[in-house]
Amino acid sequence: MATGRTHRPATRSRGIPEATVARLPLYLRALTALSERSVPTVSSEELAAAAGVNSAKLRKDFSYLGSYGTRGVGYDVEYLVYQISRELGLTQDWPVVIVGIGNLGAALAGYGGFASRGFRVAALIDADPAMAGKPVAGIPVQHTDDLEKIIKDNGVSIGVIATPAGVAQQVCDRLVAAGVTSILNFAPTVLSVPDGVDVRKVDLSIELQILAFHEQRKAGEETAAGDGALPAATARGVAAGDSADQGPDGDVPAVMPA
Ligand SMILES: NC(=O)c1ccc[n+]([C@@H]2O[C@H](COP(=O)([O-])OP(=O)(O)OC[C@H]3O[C@@H](n4cnc5c(N)ncnc54)[C@H](O)[C@@H]3O)[C@@H](O)[C@H]2O)c1
Repeated sequence: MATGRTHRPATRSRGIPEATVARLPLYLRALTALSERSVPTVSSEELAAAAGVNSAKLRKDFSYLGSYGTRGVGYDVEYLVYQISRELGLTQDWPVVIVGIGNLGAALAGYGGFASRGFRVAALIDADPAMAGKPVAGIPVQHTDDLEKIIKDNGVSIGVIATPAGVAQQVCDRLVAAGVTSILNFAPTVLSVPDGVDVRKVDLSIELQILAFHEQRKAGEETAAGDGALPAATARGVAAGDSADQGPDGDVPAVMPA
């Protein structure tokens, strides 16, 4: 599964590679679960398994944060949560707008996981005048006519696009012109943005297509095994060794470059 950011070099200015940045949220999710269970320390192997990442890669990633753990003790869970949150910019509150409040936009608006990770849904915006003023997940939908004012008044730098693909570029252009510099795009289209604007694209159908590929491969291996070409267990072992269920690295989130 591909991952990445647009309009940014592969290594960030502070020397943390983009691939490491893409794994930090996975570590944070695993660490947060440990923290909620009041687990004080964790070994690199345990954390790597919980995050679905190779432990050598995890140690390398943490070395970029200046975090090496203590031999025989492991990593301090609370401190790592703080360190990674700080690195990801999550120690501050990020107001986010969602544009396009249909099936997907409404589901995103109601997702509690944003707030708990430092993202506050500041406004919901839709072009349908019939929706204006109607509450979705407790937030009144506002009309696109007011998009620029909403962005400015709320100091929004992150926009989520959940509109039909045909209008996504136009929505993106308006968001960027209004001051948004990071966009999470759910519409199945490639967005053009100026330098300095980051776009991440989420496409669940691509994830399903990748799984379909692996399903097809497994079915082919079983057929071959049935023909006596390769034992089924060996065939499955090859697929598992490739981390086939989680993409090429087995440890990157379900997001695509724009
Ligand atoms: N990335 C994914 O995995 C994924 C999953 C599901 C849907 N999608 C995509 O998300 C988008 C939304 O899907 P949906 O099922 O919620 O559609 P939907 O038709 O239910 O909702 C679209 C909403 O966008 C609004 N809209 C239309 N033009 C607009 C504009 N110019 N400005 C603001 N709002 C506008 C509509 O009024 C409507 O409320 C589609 O592009 C769909 O393909 C992506």
